[in-house]
Amino acid sequence: MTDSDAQQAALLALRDKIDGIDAEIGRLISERAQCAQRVADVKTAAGATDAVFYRPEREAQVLRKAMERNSGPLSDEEMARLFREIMSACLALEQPVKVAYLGPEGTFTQQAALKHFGQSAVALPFSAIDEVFREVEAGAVNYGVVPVENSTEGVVSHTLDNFMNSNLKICGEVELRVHHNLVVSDVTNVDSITRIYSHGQSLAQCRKWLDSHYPNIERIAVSSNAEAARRLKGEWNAAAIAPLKAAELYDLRIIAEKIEDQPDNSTRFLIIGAQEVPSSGKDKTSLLVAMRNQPGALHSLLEPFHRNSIDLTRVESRPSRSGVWTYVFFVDFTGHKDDARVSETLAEVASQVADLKVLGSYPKAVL
Ligand SMILES: O=C(O)C(=O)C[C@]1(C(=O)O)C=C[C@@H](O)C=C1
Repeated sequence: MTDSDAQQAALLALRDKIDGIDAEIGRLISERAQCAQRVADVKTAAGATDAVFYRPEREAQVLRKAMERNSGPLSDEEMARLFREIMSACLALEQPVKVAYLGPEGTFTQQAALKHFGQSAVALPFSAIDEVFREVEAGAVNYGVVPVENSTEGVVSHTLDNFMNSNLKICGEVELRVHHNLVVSDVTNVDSITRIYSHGQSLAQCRKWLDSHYPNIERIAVSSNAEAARRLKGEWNAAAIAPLKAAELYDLRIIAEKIEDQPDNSTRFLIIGAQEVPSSGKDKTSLLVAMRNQPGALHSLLEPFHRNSIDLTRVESRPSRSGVWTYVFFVDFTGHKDDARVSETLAEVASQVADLKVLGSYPKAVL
């Protein structure tokens, strides 16, 4: 036998083994999908019309277990990502989940929506954060995905402000590493760029890079970075800062990669819906609190959390928009509102402040 014959035989044997494993995986996936169908039957038993198919707490547990069980060679994230897709397909068998996101196509928010719900979700773009809220409120879609904070640029105030007039709940969160690219179209003359389009947040996240590479070029803020990419078509003297997906979608050429000033630049998104989510075991809670305008008010809001060892992950103040709300605070902390310690703390805080609304308890981002 020559070397190449030996190599051929080894390959054949391994591929044979892979075929056998694939057949087994396929059979198991089908068996799992049948279980999901039976779950749907149970949820709709006795003609229930208000069945909730998507269960964020259960999904988080399934993904966490996939990571805990994993012993390599695939990374925990990679393993969870595979299970994410299997579960997404199973949920689509029960009921295809419809998700509104801040569009247009190609935005980071679309990436966040697919990262959270998987590729089998029906994701629909809307051009403003208010519209995403309205679609979910109207019941035209099951859930919405909106950006809420960026590690470099801070809070997306428009999202927070929408919660002041909405009864929607936060059902989940997604974190996404955000990489920016400088892109041009096929007709751009790279030496004659006179303006760069992007979303204001993206321009801000690349401020230092732009200052050193394109110091005297006009920066034009547009409604999203996918919109910036879309505008390039036919413009010979413009470039855009855009995500990879938008560059692919609009057939653009990347002339500089990963131009964000902070290498760990990431954005957090919220899943909004009408549903209250039971505890997954590792949860976060978000509150909207209206304060009384009196000395020590902020201290009396925060002190009970400290005393009960509840970990505050974010405190954000926003101007109120009515006479009743003098100023409001958005508070995030670790724990679920039904945990005994949390619910006692919330009762105590509620008695001190003008108003307290639980925006939602939801699983901590897994992926
Ligand atoms: O456990 C359920 O309630 C299911 O519907 C099954 C399943 C799954 O495939 O594991 C599917 C969708 C839900 O969002 C959560 C889990």
